[in-house]
Parts: sequence; structure tokens; C-alpha cells
Amino acid sequence: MTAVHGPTSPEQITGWTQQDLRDRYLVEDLFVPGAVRVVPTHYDRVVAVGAVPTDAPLALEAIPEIRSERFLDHREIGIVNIGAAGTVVADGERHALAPGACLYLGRGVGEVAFESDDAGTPARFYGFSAPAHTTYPTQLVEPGQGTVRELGDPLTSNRRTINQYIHEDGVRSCQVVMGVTQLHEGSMWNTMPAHTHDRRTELYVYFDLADDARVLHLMGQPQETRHIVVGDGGLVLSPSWSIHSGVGTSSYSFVWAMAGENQSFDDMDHVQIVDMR
Ligand SMILES: O=C[C@H](O)[C@@H](O)CC(=O)C(=O)O
Ligand SMILES: [Zn+2]
Repeated sequence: MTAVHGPTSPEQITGWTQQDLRDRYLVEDLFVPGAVRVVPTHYDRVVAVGAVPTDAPLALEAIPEIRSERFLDHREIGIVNIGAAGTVVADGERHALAPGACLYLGRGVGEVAFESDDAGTPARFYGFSAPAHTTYPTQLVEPGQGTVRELGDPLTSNRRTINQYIHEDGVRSCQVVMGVTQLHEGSMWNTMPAHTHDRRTELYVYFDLADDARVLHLMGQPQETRHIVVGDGGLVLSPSWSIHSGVGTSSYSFVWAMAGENQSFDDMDHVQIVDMR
């Protein structure tokens, strides 16, 4: 079990080493074949889940940190499959998740299990969970079927497609806002210009990166930035005061997910690069 992450303040990070930053904001072992990993945080009480089922189904169990009998007794979860085809079984109902598909499970769902279609090329399920005050219905979104936003320009290497899955005009939830961004071939910059949203925590999981490729993820307050070098399957935590932007050594995709005060995707404060330090 991973220790609870956070909270941290921006004043702390000025004296931290790269390892200090990685310990607090990066999770490199969320996706372990044959295991479910659960990472609780104090950032808006978000809990991250990684599940890589191989030859046997894996169950999502409650952890002591959330003090409930079952994981979703007072929480909701958005799940994106960043691996090969697989199935999420929720209270006996089977939901097939193609690569890139997103499933929402609301408060009160009991048994949750993860399965891969092929143990040799397993699914990789990424879950983002937050406390929920009521129940919204279970919904599956096929890859590319959410609200699609086309952003950026190949001339500035940031041409990308944003798929909003769980959000105000899509799959409804209490807090979770979730989607997948794909960088187009030849584009490496995500979330440029960068932004903060002081009302929400955000987590990124980078994927579709080759083993020898990396993303230099930028974090910190806009005038006091730091970087973390992230590989495939890396989870990065962004407290509400932190920017979250990055440049890869190749194109890549990432799951972004947020929770907090509101669900307004556009409630963000942009920071121009000339103002960053
Ligand atoms: O608050 C929103 C999130 O940071 C992401 O949706 C941004 C993103 O996917 C991008 O610009 O590439
Ligand atoms: Zn953001």
C-alpha cells in the first residue's frame, strides 16, 4: 500500500531535490501486471487506482484510508482503459472497455472487478475516484465518443485532440471530470499555454509512450516551476496551485482527471510562457 500523498504547499518545493518531487508528486508503479494499486491522496481526497489483470480477475477493494466497507460506499470513480481490451464487472454487469474507453461508476456500486480479454496483452485500467454525495448512473463512453475539442497547432508542436468524457455536458458525476488527450504525430507539447485552476486538483497519467521516451512534465507555481521526467504509465499529481504541462521526446497520450470545488472545465487561469519562470 502506498502512503497517503499530501498535502504540500508551494513554499516547500523550492528547497526540494528531484527525488523529493518524485516522492510527492509522481507514482511510477501504478500499473503492475496481476495487481491492483490504490493511491490515496489528501488533494481533494482523490484516490488513484491502477489495475492490470492477467490470467485472473482482480477485485477493487476498499482501503483502510477511506474507512468504508466497499470502495464505492461514499465515492464515485471514472475508469479509462489505457491498455488492451478488457472488461469491468460492476455488480455482475459486464462492461467491455476497448482501448481508450471510459466507464463511470457512481456511489453505491458494490462489487467491482477487472478482467483482460487476453492475459498476454493485458488491459490497463486507470481509475480516478473522489467522494460523492449522491448516485449518478453507470455510463460507458466509447473511445472518441465524448465531447471532442481540437486544440493547438502543428507549427507550435501542440496539435492535440481532447476527448471530454465525464463532464458537465457529458457523463454526469458529483465531482469527477475526466478525459483523454492525444497528441498528434509530430506534436509534443501538452497544455500550452499552461494553466492553474485553484478550485480543482488534477492528475495526469501519461501513456502511449515508447519505453525509451519520456515527458518532461512541468509543475509548481507559474513563476517558480520545476520539472519531473515521466515515463509510460506515470501518474503525476497536480495540487490546485500547480501548473501541469509537459513536452515529450515523442507524441503521446494522457488521461487527465480533476475533482474539487466545481466541474467547469474552462475555469482555468492561463499563464503565458513569457510570464513563467
Ligand atoms: O484542466 C484541463 C486539463 O489540464 C487538460 O484537459 C488539458 C489538456 O488536456 C491539454 O491542454 O492538452
Ligand atoms: Zn488543468
